[in-house]
Amino acid sequence: MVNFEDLTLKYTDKLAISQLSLSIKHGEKVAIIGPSGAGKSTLLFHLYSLLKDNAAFCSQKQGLVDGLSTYHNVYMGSLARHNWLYNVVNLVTPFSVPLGEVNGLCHELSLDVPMAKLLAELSGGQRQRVALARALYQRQPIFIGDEPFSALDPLMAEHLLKLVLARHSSAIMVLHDKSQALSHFDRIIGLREGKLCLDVTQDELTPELLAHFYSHESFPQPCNA
Ligand SMILES: Nc1ncnc2c1ncn2[C@@H]1O[C@H](COP(=O)(O)OP(=O)(O)OP(=O)(O)O)[C@@H](O)[C@H]1O
Repeated sequence: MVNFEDLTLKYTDKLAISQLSLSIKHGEKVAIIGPSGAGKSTLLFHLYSLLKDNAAFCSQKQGLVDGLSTYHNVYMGSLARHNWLYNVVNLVTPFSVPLGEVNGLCHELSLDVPMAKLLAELSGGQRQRVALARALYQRQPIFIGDEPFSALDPLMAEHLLKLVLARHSSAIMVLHDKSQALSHFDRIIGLREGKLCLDVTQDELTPELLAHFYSHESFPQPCNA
């Protein structure tokens, strides 16, 4: 699905990713973990840039439009499936089919707010579910998410993580919650200071290995750089 070697990414003179090699196959569910500033978002956005024709991206910044309704923000996920005239008319007077689909999707995400409600009036957790609904409404085979459940309570986060994984054949997610990474993903990748320091299957990742990864001691497995 995606394969690169010796990737280095910089912001002006700040090194974010250093000589990183990675291969991800179709069908894999990959969690990316690591301390703040390790380069997770930078790597994830690079992966999205390589996979964007078949991937839905749920970023931390969300890119929602405050002045539009909940319905229109979710509908944005389907803009590429329709011609411009359909999209413009739907902006003014929503068609019943997409309105029903978006309403149903929001209900599945426990986002029971009126479809006409402006984004500016929603809470942080509600906004995060709008961003998730928009990504799901793209109906892509690959889901790429940057801490997509961070504003939700643990039960809701678990429910939505299962839903997202069930609807995409492949997934790559940066996760703040390590227990989610351990229990729901086939493969766990760990970054530290822009380097790949951990790349294990779920079965291989023990609590000891995880604790070691987050400690400041030298890591038993050499970082790839
Ligand atoms: N737009 C930017 N301009 C300059 N430096 C940046 C920019 N974005 C990120 N960085 C730097 O690049 C490094 C990697 O950032 P990145 O956001 O990828 O880390 P992260 O692991 O996702 O962090 P977090 O968990 O806090 O979101 C950090 O040192 C960060 O300060």
